[in-house]
Amino acid sequence: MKNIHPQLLRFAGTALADILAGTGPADAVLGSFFRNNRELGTKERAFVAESVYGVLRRKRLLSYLADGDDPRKLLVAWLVRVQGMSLRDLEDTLNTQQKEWAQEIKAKNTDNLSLAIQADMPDWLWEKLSAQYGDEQALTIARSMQQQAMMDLRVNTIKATREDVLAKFISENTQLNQDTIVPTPLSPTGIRLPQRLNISRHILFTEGKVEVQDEGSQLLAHLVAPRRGEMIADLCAGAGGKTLAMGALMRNTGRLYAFDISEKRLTNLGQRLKRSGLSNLHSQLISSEQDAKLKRLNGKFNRVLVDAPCSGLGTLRRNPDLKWRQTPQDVLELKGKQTSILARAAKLVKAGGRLIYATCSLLSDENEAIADAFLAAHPDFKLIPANEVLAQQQIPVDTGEYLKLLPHLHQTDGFFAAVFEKAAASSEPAAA
Ligand SMILES: C[S@@+](CC[C@H](N)C(=O)[O-])C[C@H]1O[C@@H](n2cnc3c(N)ncnc32)[C@H](O)[C@@H]1O
Repeated sequence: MKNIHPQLLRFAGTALADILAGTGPADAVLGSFFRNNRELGTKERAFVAESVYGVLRRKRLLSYLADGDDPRKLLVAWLVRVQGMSLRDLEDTLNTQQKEWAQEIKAKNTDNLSLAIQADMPDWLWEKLSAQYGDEQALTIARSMQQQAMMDLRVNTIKATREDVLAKFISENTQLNQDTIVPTPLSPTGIRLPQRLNISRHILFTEGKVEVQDEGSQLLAHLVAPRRGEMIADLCAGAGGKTLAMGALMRNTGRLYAFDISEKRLTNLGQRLKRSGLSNLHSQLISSEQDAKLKRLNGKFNRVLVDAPCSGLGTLRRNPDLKWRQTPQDVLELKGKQTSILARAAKLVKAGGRLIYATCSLLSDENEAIADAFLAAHPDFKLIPANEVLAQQQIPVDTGEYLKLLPHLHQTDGFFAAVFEKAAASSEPAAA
């Protein structure tokens, strides 16, 4: 990183100020900032995004170094202490005041920082993680979450093979080191690219041959393991990342229901669906998990996925702002929702069918605690070990009975999932 124009740093400062005002998720605020500043070119946008996200990843440390949350000072601290730029590198970038800041920041001692600052997390979150994992592992997890994620794609096997897609990317991206465009090691349909590419206009994307999807998210579809001809429900389908992956596994047979309370997300799913070539999907807006529309579907599904609304703290590599936006109160409220959605989903499952609970959270409050409480309250369900379900599909990941993915171990976002099976001789009344 060099020759940063002062004006560019001002743009980054304004974008960061907008995000720190906390009016919405960082990606949405940044998107609207770019729409309002159309004069910015591709490289300039890339700098603004990189620097702003860089600060969000390390904001606790940077606030300490900068003695507060002044966005411009945080950016200077990021350039000097995270990017390792010298005052000489920044000679033409910084004004007199900023140069003084840079000097102070450079001189500031960072020995003996608290573990929460090293983890770059708010105290409440650090305390939860260190209680769960112990200081050492919690710090490793926190640090892995400070890194940028690579870009994973899922090949839509309805339309293409992984080999063909891989070959096309390798032949096109001659500027990238070709050894770094690889099949994902765990998901049988994934491809990993070393850096984010804008593929929204790429022919493989517009023709529906690939979707952007983290490898961990792809694995959740395999954990559901929908089979051809089955009735499958995705109760929190959102924009359909996992729905579409399941549809491809079903080879376009059976019936796949996608429910969500967000009209916007389902609209997004509709657009992705058009590209996907799937015709077995039925999406439906619901008001909540108690929506009367779900009633007639009780006891009808072979598999029900609850990809529950959660804190999203497993996705900090992509959404570092979440660590500053979420609160213990939010987690408490989410627990209530997760419990309620899972209990309602259980009624949709056929005797002998399966219910899969998943989150992209790191917190046991939203993960094991919800799964354990579900089992205790639903004696007609038993736990099916996630490692066995994946082993049956030759997927080489074994984290025990629950699936627990972590970036430093699996190079995926953080995910949790549990598979429950409903007793075959259920007391469920026969569907009317
Ligand atoms: C983790 S996101 C789903 C992501 C999606 N499955 C994917 O793979 O892209 C959780 C979703 O739950 C939805 N949601 C929240 N409360 C809900 C409820 N009571 N019933 C159904 N969906 C709900 C949210 O709108 C959100 O889209």
